[in-house]
Amino acid sequence: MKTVDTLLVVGLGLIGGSFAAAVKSAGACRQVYGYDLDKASLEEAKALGIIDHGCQSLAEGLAAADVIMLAVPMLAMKPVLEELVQCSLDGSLGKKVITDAGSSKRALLDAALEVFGEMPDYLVPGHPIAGSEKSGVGAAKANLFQAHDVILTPLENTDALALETVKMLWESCGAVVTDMDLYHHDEVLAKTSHLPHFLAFSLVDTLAGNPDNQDIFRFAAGGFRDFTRIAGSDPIMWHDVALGNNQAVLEALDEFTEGLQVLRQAIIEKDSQSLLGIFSRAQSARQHFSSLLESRKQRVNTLPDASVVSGGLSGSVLLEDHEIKKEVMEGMKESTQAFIVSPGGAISGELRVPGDKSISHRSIMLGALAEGETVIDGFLEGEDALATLKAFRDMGVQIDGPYQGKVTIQGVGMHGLKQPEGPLYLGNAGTAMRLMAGLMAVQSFDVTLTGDHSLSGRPMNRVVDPLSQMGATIETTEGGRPPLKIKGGSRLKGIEYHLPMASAQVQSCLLLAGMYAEGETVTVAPGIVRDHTNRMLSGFGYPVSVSGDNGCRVAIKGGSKLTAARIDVPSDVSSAAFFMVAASIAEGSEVRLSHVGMNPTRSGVVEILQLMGADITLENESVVGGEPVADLIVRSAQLKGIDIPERLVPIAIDEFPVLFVAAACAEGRTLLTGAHELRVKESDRIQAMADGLVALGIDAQPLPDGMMINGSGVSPVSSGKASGQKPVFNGGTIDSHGDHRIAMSFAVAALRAKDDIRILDCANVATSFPDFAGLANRAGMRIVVTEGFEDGPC
Ligand SMILES: O=C(O)C1=C[C@@H](OP(=O)(O)O)[C@@H](O)[C@H](O)C1
Ligand SMILES: C=C(OP(=O)(O)O)C(=O)O
Repeated sequence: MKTVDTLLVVGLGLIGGSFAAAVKSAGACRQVYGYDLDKASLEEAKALGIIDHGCQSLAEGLAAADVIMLAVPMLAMKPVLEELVQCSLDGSLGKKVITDAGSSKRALLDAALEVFGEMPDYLVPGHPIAGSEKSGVGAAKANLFQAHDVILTPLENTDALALETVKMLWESCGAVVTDMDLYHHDEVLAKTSHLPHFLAFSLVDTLAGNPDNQDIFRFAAGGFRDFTRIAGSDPIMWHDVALGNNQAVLEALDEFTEGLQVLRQAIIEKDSQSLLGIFSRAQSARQHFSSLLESRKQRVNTLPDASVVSGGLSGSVLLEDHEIKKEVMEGMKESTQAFIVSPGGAISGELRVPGDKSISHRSIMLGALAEGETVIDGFLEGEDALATLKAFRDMGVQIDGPYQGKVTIQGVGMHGLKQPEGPLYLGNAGTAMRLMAGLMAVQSFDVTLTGDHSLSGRPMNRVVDPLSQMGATIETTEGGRPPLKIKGGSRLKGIEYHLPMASAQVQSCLLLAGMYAEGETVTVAPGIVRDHTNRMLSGFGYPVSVSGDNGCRVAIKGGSKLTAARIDVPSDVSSAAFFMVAASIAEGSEVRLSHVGMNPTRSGVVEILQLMGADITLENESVVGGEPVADLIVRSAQLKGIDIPERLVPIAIDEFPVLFVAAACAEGRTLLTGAHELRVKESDRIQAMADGLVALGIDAQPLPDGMMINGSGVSPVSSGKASGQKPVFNGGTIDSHGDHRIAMSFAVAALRAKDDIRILDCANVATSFPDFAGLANRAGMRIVVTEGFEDGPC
């Protein structure tokens, strides 16, 4: 890599000024020179200490610089390049590295072609995806690019050393650098950045010209403010973007106008179905992609300020700083949402928690492949289930909703899925990825399955290995992690597979693939696993044979078909578990949890809590759509520690985080073993819970496959009246590691805490339990949800 002595920043606006400030504060070059036609900006940059020296001419800067950053408006690129050529008649330009920060890479390429006849190999096109509606060097910030993406669009002839140098400079600013094809960059940015800016400008301009404009702006609600904030951005910059990236921008505007016309027509025709279709599809897509949007927010908020991380000017310090930032970035969390939970309280009322996640995933998959129309009620409108829904929409299935839990699917039959245009993004959902691996391995087309930071770290060999034995071709990254690149057109053969772990996801994956395989696919699990797949397959008329101890051997023959069905999704017992524990540990509590799924392969949590002395009774027991349901009445009780029977582990696997909270409130020791699977969930749930419990003053010891907790909760309890229960947890701050169940478990712990519990990284609660905080507060808890950050234009 070229070491940088002098950096010249041409154009000292927000971006140029921030780049100069960031590189200078990181010590990534010896000195920073600045040049701007506007002398006032030059003076201000010097006065603010953003640059070391202000150049009076471009020639002066060029003579000193090793690297030149062009941070000028797009249409100024060509005249600046021309002037640079004129100033370096001796050919010295070719020994420099030039880069830029413009929003259209095509515009830079065109300018370079006009000036040089080709893109010089020392010119590295770049674009930071960061900004603010504020402009000018006065708004420059050394941390503007921290944890933001920077896209470099090198061409084939781009010099490798020049590229490395530019990359190093951006990384020294704390940015995450990605390479992209130059044309693709312009298409993507036209849609994600340019179009929203033009819509905001146009909306504000149109409304400002309205005779009622004063009232419009005076009474503007939050929606107007959020939507139009970016209309405060720099007009010259956006003028140049509109002209510089005109082709891609026009395409994006046309696509949007078409969508707007459809909406307009639906309003004219009072077509409620179309309107609800547009709004609910948009709502679920927005929720589905929220983790991607969140991940950028979080990167910005979790990183130290550039000035804090920065060091001196020597090479070794530089390298250290660089490494520190890289480490911080790699440890990035996914969200900025936090819960601040006040201590104490009691739980009461009648609560209906959202629909079962496992059943919701499966209802979309089987409904999509069935013949006829499947109607689902009680569908979980959480991000995980929405990821599955979106994936099948992307494969051409018409799915209406969800609207108040109702989803209608026009099934395409066993062979009716179409190849999606890009990778299928499954967010945080392990179930979606593992089950869909089975279904995708038998399609005629290639598919790539991707996920968020947490899902990308989860083991997939457990499904890839047996699918490969059946004849599938699936590529993973190292260690069998996602993305999964699944080759289409494979003919699979049934096998008999003995699962190494009691996993319903693995069993279900193979059963789904088995519907298409030649002969019989037999799965044998080493313990009881949830059986929703077999139940639902039978409900859709697909024969499955269940035998063996506790129904552990499930077999399926390929070649039958699915027939559409009605599905009533019960409330998720895994979500109800938070309120079972909450009502048990909070003195004076009594709650009715209605219509909860009581499938015996899921209800281990009830049995474990009852063994611990919980007061839980079942009422209104029935079977709905093949799944047992009941209302659960839970009252406070003094819990006692137990050794959790290993046979209950797989049927309560998702409930252990909150069961650990119950154990901390119990009298005596609770021991869990045989639960190694907890280490490979959305987080390492053994470590995450042990760390959190210890931070709150609990004697908790993580074991390789479980946990030992010495409970300290001794207090006389009586339902219906509160009488000074003893706190068990200290207050404190907990990292949920972006794991929904860890976050909700520590919120429950606050009921028996001395002080506030602040839980970080909580946005993923929406994967399984949208509006958990709202429901918990209505029941008697006190959770304040805080969000951290406002993004700017780029
Ligand atoms: O099949 C399913 O719907 C699930 C199975 C379980 O995972 P494993 O199969 O990995 O045990 C569970 O933890 C997950 O939340 C949902
Ligand atoms: C483990 C879980 O889900 P998944 O594997 O689908 O991500 C869970 O919801 O606790």
